[in-house]
Amino acid sequence: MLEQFASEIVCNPYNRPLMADELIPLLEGVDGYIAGVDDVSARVIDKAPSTLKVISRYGVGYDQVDIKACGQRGIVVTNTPGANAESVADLAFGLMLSVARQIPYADEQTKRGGWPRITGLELYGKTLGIIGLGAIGKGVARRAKGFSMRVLAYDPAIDEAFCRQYGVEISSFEEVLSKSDFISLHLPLKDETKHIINSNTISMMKDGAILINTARGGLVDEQAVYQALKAGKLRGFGTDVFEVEPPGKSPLFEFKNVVVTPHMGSSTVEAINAMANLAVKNLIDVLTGKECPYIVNREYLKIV
Ligand SMILES: NC(=O)C1=CN([C@@H]2O[C@H](COP(=O)(O)OP(=O)(O)OC[C@H]3O[C@@H](n4cnc5c(N)ncnc54)[C@H](O)[C@@H]3O)[C@@H](O)[C@H]2O)C=CC1
Ligand SMILES: O=C(O)CCC(=O)C(=O)O
Repeated sequence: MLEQFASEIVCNPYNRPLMADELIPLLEGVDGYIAGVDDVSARVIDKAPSTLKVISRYGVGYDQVDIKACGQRGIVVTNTPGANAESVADLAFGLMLSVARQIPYADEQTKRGGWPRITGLELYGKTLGIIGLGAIGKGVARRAKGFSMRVLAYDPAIDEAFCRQYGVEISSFEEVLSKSDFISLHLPLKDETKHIINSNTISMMKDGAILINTARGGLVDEQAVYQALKAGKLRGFGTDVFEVEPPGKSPLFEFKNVVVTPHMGSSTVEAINAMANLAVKNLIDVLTGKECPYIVNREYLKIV
């Protein structure tokens, strides 16, 4: 679809998210840009060419795009809601099971010739607290019901019909923290949600809770999690995302009850196709003046 539409396609030559100084020259003369988890800060937008009309996020989260600066320049920003939800929900569950049963540690030890006795935890009958019951949070809730878990959820815009249908208990943020054995984060990173998991909110959790983060690294104060793991307050931490990506040699890696993945929640054949198709469609729709339902910066656009 893109090949038929575009006269020229410029590709990311780095095979990883772009930093501002790498992105700026690539945008020269470009009309539309399909953005990964690149650094699309105000500095990039300030230097963006006047030809640039649309930034089409290949993905859901757009915390790394300065949508206000884009709007002020008349650049439309779109995303691909729901396209990777089932894949991320799968990974959140994978991390939950991996931490509860120490699967990566067991795998590593067994392959080295060891035969350790590892005592884990069942998910069966445990309470899962979901913070952010959107597309991914709902996928996690549905899976949890299949594992016979009690599910609590906090979301300021909670979908009551979904909760009724799947037996999810609508809860306050504090209730989710204090009653859950597992807590899984599925909310966007914004100024108000940065470090929503910190030493104070961790202190409100059950002793031995397991924290899972497949949303954004900035939601979690990693130092506070480190201290909580060291003190045994948290039993484990499973994360796909980091405050700084890639994280380098994080102190968190010293714990065998910490399971990490390289921001790969949406890295499945299915999600990649769905995100790519929708990102291309959004880009073409905006450039051809068609209605696009997935614009995320309407409030900042001068002309709506
Ligand atoms: N690891 C990965 O590869 C991926 C990570 N993500 C991250 O996961 C996040 C969630 O994705 P989706 O479920 O698809 O988005 P969504 O937009 O469908 O759901 C987000 C939910 O969070 C709720 N929310 C907003 N502020 C909140 C707060 N302060 N407390 C609790 N809930 C709050 C919203 O009302 C909404 O229901 C994205 O923002 C993105 O950062 C998304 C896809 C892939
Ligand atoms: O955009 C990506 O490549 C990763 C997916 C993601 O984090 C998102 O959809 O928010």
